Amino acid sequence: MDQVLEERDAADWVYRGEGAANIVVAYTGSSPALAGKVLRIQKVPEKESNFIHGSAFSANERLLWKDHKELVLSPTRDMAAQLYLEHVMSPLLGSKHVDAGEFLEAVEENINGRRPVWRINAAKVNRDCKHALLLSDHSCFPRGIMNDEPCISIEIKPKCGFLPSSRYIAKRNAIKRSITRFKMHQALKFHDKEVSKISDYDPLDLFSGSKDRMYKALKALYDTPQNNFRVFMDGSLILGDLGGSADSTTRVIGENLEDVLKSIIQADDGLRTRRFLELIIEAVRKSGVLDRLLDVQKLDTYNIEGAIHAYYNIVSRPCIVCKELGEDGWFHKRNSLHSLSLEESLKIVKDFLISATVKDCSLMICFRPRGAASDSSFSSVHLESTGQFFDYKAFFIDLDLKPLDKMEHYYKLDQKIVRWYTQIARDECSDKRDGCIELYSNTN
Ligand SMILES: O=P(O)(O)O[C@@H]1[C@@H](OP(=O)(O)O)[C@H](OP(=O)(O)O)[C@H](O)[C@H](OP(=O)(O)O)[C@H]1OP(=O)(O)O
Ligand SMILES: Nc1ncnc2c1ncn2[C@@H]1O[C@H](COP(=O)(O)OP(=O)(O)OP(=O)(O)O)[C@@H](O)[C@H]1O
Ligand SMILES: [Zn+2]
Repeated sequence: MDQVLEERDAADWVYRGEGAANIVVAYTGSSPALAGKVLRIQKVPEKESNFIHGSAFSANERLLWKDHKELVLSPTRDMAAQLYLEHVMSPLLGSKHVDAGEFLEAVEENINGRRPVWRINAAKVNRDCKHALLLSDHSCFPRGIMNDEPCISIEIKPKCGFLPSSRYIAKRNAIKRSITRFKMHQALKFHDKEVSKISDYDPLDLFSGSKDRMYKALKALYDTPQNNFRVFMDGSLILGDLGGSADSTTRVIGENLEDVLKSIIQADDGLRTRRFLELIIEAVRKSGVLDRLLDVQKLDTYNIEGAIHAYYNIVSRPCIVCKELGEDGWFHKRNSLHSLSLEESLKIVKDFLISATVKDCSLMICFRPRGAASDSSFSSVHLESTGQFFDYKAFFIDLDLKPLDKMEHYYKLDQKIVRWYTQIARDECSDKRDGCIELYSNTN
């Protein structure tokens, strides 16, 4: 891009949000080129290991992503991240819903004392970071002439929307076939004090396509947002948690959502929140975004209990999983995974990692009442219960490339989650029958 951002421009960028790895700032200045944009900046320095032999990837990762030459040739990991958005995620999820953004490199660094704006004094930003991703602000619409309708947006981190059915799931872990990973993980997070309350959100409800079940899912997200649900009004957070922690039972709400919605939803007091949740359901169903997301999540057909063996084939190390488990009844099935060709193993692990990205991404949907001046380039949705029409746009965010060397972590975390859940389910069963039914049932 032509424009050089200088240190004094930092005042034009305001804090928008953050996760574990990135901080996001939104532009509030007067440059038309940057209006409606956010910068996504890394919080922590990239590991030295990210720069093996001048490439962002290790030799095994270069093998894994070899069909995407542009990725493999990236000199840095964050440049690869942008290319991953453009060349892998966008074709899978649809370019209409993936903003590949623009990769900014600090080429002007230290020239004439000018420094890039992402060196702003925001808390925890990596001050040595040389790159940032310039994206559209998906929490609001671009401001146009005669267009000052308020906009409201939501951010949902839906997590995994299906139950695994891989034959490689060990018998002792059979519970994974009937209880969602989200529900089991909640129990572990609660035990580890990562969350102070167990969420009733069930991803299977959200992905079900049934209006009633989707409403139930959204109501649970609204009641216990954690890091799975946020609401923004004209770009400012009004419900949910800002900033990287999974626990947000303390909601940051300046005003009551019901009141905030007065300028958006035409319904009586006490009904607006419900109507708003219905509006989200309409937009999700009409856009088909979650159906598409689910299809990509389902690329994980082997489950981590199968994919981990393919991983060891690729890295040419003895499989610690087979070694730990020894020769039980499952040995032959796993063994068949160790006789797969390198190509077959690469495909299994690549699909697993793509699926991991989309099990962890978030969906932002932004709405504004459709006025006479509405830009017809946006999709519209009808909220039958109030008779209103809304413009909306739906985008996936946080579609980060997951590193190959996370595979062992995935396996260990999976086993930890299921072991803990099986244990409490067993304890509950021996204590009281009701608890037993609740723990073994996926319907909250
Ligand atoms: O493993 P999970 O399901 O807990 O997902 C992690 C997320 O935890 P949560 O959604 O709170 O359960 C976790 O989210 P939080 O940091 O807890 O907000 C990250 O998104 C993490 O990805 P990465 O390491 O930043 O690439 C996520 O790791 P990945 O598994 O997606 O690599
Ligand atoms: N394009 C965007 N428009 C508006 N807000 C955004 C955009 N991208 C990110 N955000 C906000 O910034 C927050 C942090 O961004 P993001 O999820 O990409 O960070 P992260 O560190 O990668 O997260 P995680 O911990 O899940 O890995 C988001 O939760 C969202 O509220
Ligand atoms: Zn093995």
